[in-house]
Amino acid sequence: MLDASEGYTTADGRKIGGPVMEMKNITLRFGGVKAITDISFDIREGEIRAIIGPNGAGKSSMLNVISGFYVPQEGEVWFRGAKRAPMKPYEVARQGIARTFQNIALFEGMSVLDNVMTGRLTHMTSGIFAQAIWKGKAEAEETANREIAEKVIDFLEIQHIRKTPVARLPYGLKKRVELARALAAEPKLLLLDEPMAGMNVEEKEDMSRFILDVNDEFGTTIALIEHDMGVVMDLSDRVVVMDYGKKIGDGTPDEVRTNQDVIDAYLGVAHD
Ligand SMILES: Nc1ncnc2c1ncn2[C@@H]1O[C@H](COP(=O)(O)OP(=O)(O)OP(=O)(O)O)[C@@H](O)[C@H]1O
Repeated sequence: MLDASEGYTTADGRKIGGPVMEMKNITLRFGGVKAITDISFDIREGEIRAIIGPNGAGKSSMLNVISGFYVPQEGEVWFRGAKRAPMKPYEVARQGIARTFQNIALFEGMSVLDNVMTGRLTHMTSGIFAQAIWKGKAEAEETANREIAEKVIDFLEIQHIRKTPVARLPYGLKKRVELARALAAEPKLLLLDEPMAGMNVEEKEDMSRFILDVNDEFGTTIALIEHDMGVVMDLSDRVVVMDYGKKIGDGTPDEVRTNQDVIDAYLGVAHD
């Protein structure tokens, strides 16, 4: 079993560092429903970490705990070595966590470039008053933010649609624009909510390549949730498997693929 406690080197030679995010004994309830039961795992610097599981396993709930949207009734969330107090989603974003959504959440009437620019909002320091009295600073900031947005647009190969309203784009490209917006925030941790959901085979291959490239080029730590086990196995360094709110597996893709509890869960075999 791979011991990630001291960091590790991946099969393809990438160095994985210390924990960026640590989930410690997380339990989350909705009234009488326990969506997550006593789950612990970490996400390490530079790694691609997947959380997988069948429908209703608790993956979205877990992603919402990581993103700070849900505060668990029990357990602790540690981010970059400090215990995280309950905070508003924008405060989480300021800490360097960006995410995409399963159901695309873009401004449909706005261009691709303007959507990607919204990813820079948490980096903008000059407020409306400062902009009114000190135009120079606001302009310099706008230029710097624009450069980063353009760089991300080039990287994800969406230059040709940068002026196109998002509403006119096919589904696969919208997903890529969402990824661009999240990346424009220059996150320390990028959360992807079922990034391949609803995609055709070609779109899935493109998205996989971009996720790998983002990790490789920018060293971005990535956590993603997905219920299609096949999709994430080639992408991920380590995988947490959830079923009925519990963690039933955690390890490299090879380790979880051969884990009997995981096989049973995906085949729908009941267990206690
Ligand atoms: N806001 C909520 N209120 C009440 N129950 C909820 C809420 N969100 C999730 N649940 C319940 O928590 C459990 C886990 O749901 P969750 O959506 O986290 O699973 P999932 O693995 O993401 O499923 P899927 O793959 O279908 O999206 C389910 O029993 C679900 O009905």
